[in-house]
Amino acid sequence: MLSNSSPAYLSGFGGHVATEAVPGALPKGRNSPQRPAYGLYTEQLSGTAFTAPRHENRRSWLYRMRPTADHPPYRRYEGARLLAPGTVKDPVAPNRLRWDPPADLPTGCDFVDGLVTMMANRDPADLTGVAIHLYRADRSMERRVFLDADGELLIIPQAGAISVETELGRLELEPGWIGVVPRGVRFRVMVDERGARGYVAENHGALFRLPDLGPIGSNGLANPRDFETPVARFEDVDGEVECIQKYLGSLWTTTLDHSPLDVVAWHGNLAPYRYELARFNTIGTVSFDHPDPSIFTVLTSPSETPGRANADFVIFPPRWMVGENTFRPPWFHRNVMSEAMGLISGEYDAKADGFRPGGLSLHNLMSGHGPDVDSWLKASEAELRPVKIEGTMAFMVESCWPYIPTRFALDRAQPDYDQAWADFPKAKLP
Ligand SMILES: O=C(O)Cc1cc(O)ccc1O
Ligand SMILES: [Fe+2]
Repeated sequence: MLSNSSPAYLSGFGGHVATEAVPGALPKGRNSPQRPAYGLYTEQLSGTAFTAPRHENRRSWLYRMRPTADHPPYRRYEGARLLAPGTVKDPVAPNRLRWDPPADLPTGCDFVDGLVTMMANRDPADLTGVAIHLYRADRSMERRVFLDADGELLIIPQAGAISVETELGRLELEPGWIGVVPRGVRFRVMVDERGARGYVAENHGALFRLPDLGPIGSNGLANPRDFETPVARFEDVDGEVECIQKYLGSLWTTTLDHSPLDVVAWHGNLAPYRYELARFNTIGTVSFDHPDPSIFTVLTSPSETPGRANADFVIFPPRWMVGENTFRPPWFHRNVMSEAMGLISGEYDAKADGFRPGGLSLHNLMSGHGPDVDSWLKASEAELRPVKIEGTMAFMVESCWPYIPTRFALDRAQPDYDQAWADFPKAKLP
């Protein structure tokens, strides 16, 4: 039985939070008292190096029923065969790739065994890069938890509601929401009888943060108060609980004699959080031209090169298009950054056909892409009244590191994606 059942959240991004599920569990005035209340164990969980600059420093203090350190050795985990199998070793062709929602995602599995890695860049041990996974969860994780030592997990539901029960509290998510679970935090995913599907961006690099706003000013895009952090919530459960860990690109398992979701109180600024994408304050042109999609950045993970993201999480939400004498959809482009895209719902304005909810596309380093022929024709001939793009939500995880697909992904790529750009009429010179 869970100790309290009404979900509750605290508002704000990356703020310092103090929360206790049992009155008196949180020590006052110090982090590590000699004898914590009720015999709880004190644990610091860091998301940045101890010495990170203060404005970037993220850590929390956890007060739990048993220390995390109390666990038997990890052994190789043989399930989740499609999670982190490694990317293809052959040279990667500079081809654009697109996928329908795979019809053969694992069935009858929970969230962990239903994770399928589609592409990744960099070695997680380098503490940089990002991987894109799909999930299909047909059942809840019973007596199992998962943790990812390789990065924080940005969960993007596409179908079905999920409840992400973490050491630090519970995130309720459904399509249109995102949730982030910090590196190393144990959690399980509960689903209802309809199951759930979606995307996961695994960020091996610097923690996601809100982008700078520059001349936009002090408000706009994703506003900090719309991010929600769960309050402390714990369970007091004895008995076997399997703990599966992703660590340096492989999967490991151990069996605990208790539930590790036993954090009774915590404080700090490293915690899971959720955000409803409809809250995004979308900004765009009110004159002419199509702005760079960085205007739609929800969260960014910087690399060590200023302005060049390890991972930008960007959305394409419903919005008004009003640009005058403007080709309104995305232009043709070749990008030094690499673009993985997914579609939560509706249609994407650069692709009239073939990019379906639950699908994925990849436009890597320098690959020429942009509107397909039909979208180009439509937008070139459209009467330029104000038009609202409605009922859609696409996203992009843009990275400075080119993505390498997995074997599973390469074997399922649409065979004819290049046809999207095959039949453009030649320009006629005078
Ligand atoms: O390729 C894409 O569809 C993503 C994208 C959208 C946009 O509005 C501008 C550039 C860009 O890469
Ligand atoms: Fe693009």
